[in-house]
Amino acid sequence: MTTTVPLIYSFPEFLGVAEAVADHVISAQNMTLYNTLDHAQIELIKQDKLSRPSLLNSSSALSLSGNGNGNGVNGKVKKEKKKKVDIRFKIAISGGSLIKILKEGLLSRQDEIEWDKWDVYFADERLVPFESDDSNYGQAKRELFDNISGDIKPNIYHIDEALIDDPQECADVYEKLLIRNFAKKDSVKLPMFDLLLLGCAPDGHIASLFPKYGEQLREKLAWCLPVLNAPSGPENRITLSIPVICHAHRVTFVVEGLTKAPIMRTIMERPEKGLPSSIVNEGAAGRVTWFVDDDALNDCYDITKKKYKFLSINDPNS
Ligand SMILES: O=C(O)[C@H](O)[C@@H](O)[C@H](O)[C@H](O)COP(=O)(O)O
Repeated sequence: MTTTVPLIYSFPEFLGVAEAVADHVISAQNMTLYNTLDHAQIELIKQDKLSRPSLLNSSSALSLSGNGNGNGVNGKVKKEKKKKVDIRFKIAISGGSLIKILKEGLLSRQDEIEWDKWDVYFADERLVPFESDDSNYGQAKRELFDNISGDIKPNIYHIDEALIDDPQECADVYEKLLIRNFAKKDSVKLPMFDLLLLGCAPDGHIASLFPKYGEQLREKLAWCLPVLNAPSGPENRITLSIPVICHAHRVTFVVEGLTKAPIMRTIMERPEKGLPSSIVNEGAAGRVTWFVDDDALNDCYDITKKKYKFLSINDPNS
């Protein structure tokens, strides 16, 4: 494995991470829907006074860089045809502390979020009833989605709760849902999320891909995998596969806390160990961003950290 250096934004504390992640999410939303971050232009596009600049390919096949500035790839911008295209913001989230970060960061900026254009998927799910504290969907619903103000809600695509006792069937059904939504009439090899948000556990698992489950990490075809006997947390799970994760326009890791310091050092300084996130750093090179607090970077010496530059609003800290 060669050494690919991902973009790492560091923050002194949790709140800084939450504000920056929210800005990153809103920027990804605006780039996906409007192909610009310019608020004045976005307003004009919404009022039909300006065409949305679109890339030459369809929205599901765009290959934007993580921090595009709205001018399209290689300047190839053309005017969109008169007919309105229903562009959706396709985001996948995982569980854990990420949900709290999103709650903290997004709920205070709802006037900039077009929930009705969001399709929300789950990067992984623990196979427990939705009412359990361990359910990723359940937690996201209670903490985030139930707290959206107003009646406009995102489309949320969660697992079929009736299948939690059958991980294979549950994964197959979720994969079919992805195929239906992403492939439609076309045959696509992989779904392409506009943004995939992942955490990383102290044991190195991302989504529900665990470091010692080599066969799953080498999976090439399946979009969604069942996970049995997971070494931490609920035993049975489903997860998106590495090829699906690496195919997203933007893959963003959000990690905080001192307990993550040792694993962060291995990820950043020992990529040859082949941890799941190192595979993603390599496989999605150029599209991977890390938002990490200083505690989690405590043991890393050989990395370049950047200060996050707010794209959608003015920096709240300046
Ligand atoms: O269901 C899961 O286990 C999660 O989706 C998982 O991949 C999570 O992102 C990490 O465990 C980090 O969780 P924390 O941020 O809470 O440590």
